[in-house]
Amino acid sequence: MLSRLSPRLLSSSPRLLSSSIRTLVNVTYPSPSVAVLELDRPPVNSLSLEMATSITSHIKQIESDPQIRSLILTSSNPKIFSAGLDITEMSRPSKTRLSTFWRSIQSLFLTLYSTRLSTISCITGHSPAGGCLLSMSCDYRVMSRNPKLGIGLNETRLGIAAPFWLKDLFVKTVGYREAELGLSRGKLYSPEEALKIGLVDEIVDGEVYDVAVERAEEYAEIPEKGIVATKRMCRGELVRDLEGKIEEDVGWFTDFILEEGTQKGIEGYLKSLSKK
Ligand SMILES: CCCCC/C=C\CCC/C=C/CC(=O)SCCNC(=O)CCNC(=O)[C@H](O)C(C)(C)COP(=O)(O)OP(=O)(O)OC[C@H]1O[C@@H](n2cnc3c(N)ncnc32)[C@H](O)[C@@H]1OP(=O)(O)O
Repeated sequence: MLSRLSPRLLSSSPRLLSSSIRTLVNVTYPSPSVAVLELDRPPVNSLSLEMATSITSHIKQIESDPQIRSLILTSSNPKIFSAGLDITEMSRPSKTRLSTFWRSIQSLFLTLYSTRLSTISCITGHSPAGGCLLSMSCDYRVMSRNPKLGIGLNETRLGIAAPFWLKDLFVKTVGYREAELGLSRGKLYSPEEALKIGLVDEIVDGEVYDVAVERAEEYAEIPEKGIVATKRMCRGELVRDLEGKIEEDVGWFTDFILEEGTQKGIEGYLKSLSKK
């Protein structure tokens, strides 16, 4: 039923849809060439299997409308863009669910990173780990100036390492040395710091959403052929690298997560989060 609805219909009745089918995202259209995909999985927009699958399928639906040229990715929660992977997916999971979960994350990354659409990440709140992955997969990042917010890859702080393709994406975004420093220290950057190293492109004092729409409209005026060829040139190598190693990467992830030591660490981390 969902797949038969056009993206425009989806936008005209997001409330109706979310009451009947839990889509976990809302899609709206602020102008004829721009779509907005709002993450809407309370409390923290963490990426479960269902959430990742829903984002991916909505991006594909939006992409299939030739009138749409730009996509804004944002959050319904003004304080949190996304808390990254849903850690409960990794706590005592079955091997089958865990590999399907990881495939959904790989597929979300590949879809968002290589879409023909120009993508703007509108970061109003915290964006750690997988949240930072979503933002870095976009073409342009606008963030609220709030100094209390953090964006970055904090995996080492959890006793884990980012997968090779997330590390490569970080290197491509901020450069080798800054990536090595940021990854090994598990650093979450304030908006000012993120701007300085190129992790975000712009920080905004007022309404960050309005600036995101402006940028999306600017991108929509650039000829699509040029944009698509440029994205392919800049991003093709990383896409091909991951596509060639999908199974190896699934194996790495599932082996690592299912180790008893990792499971104990995940349990402890979940407890510390819910005790706050
Ligand atoms: C831990 C080991 C993971 C193993 C992974 C191994 C290899 C994978 C390598 C691949 C890369 C992984 C990248 C990731 O994305 S891992 C996830 C990293 N994310 C985080 O560390 C963020 C954790 N969350 C926070 O720091 C904060 O929640 C916050 C986003 C800053 C928001 O703070 P606040 O507004 O104060 O909200 P609470 O902290 O009270 O949270 C509310 C509620 O939500 C639960 N929760 C928070 N984050 C997650 C999450 N990522 N997954 C699942 N659930 C989450 C939290 O437990 C609270 O639940 P209760 O209300 O039930 O207590």
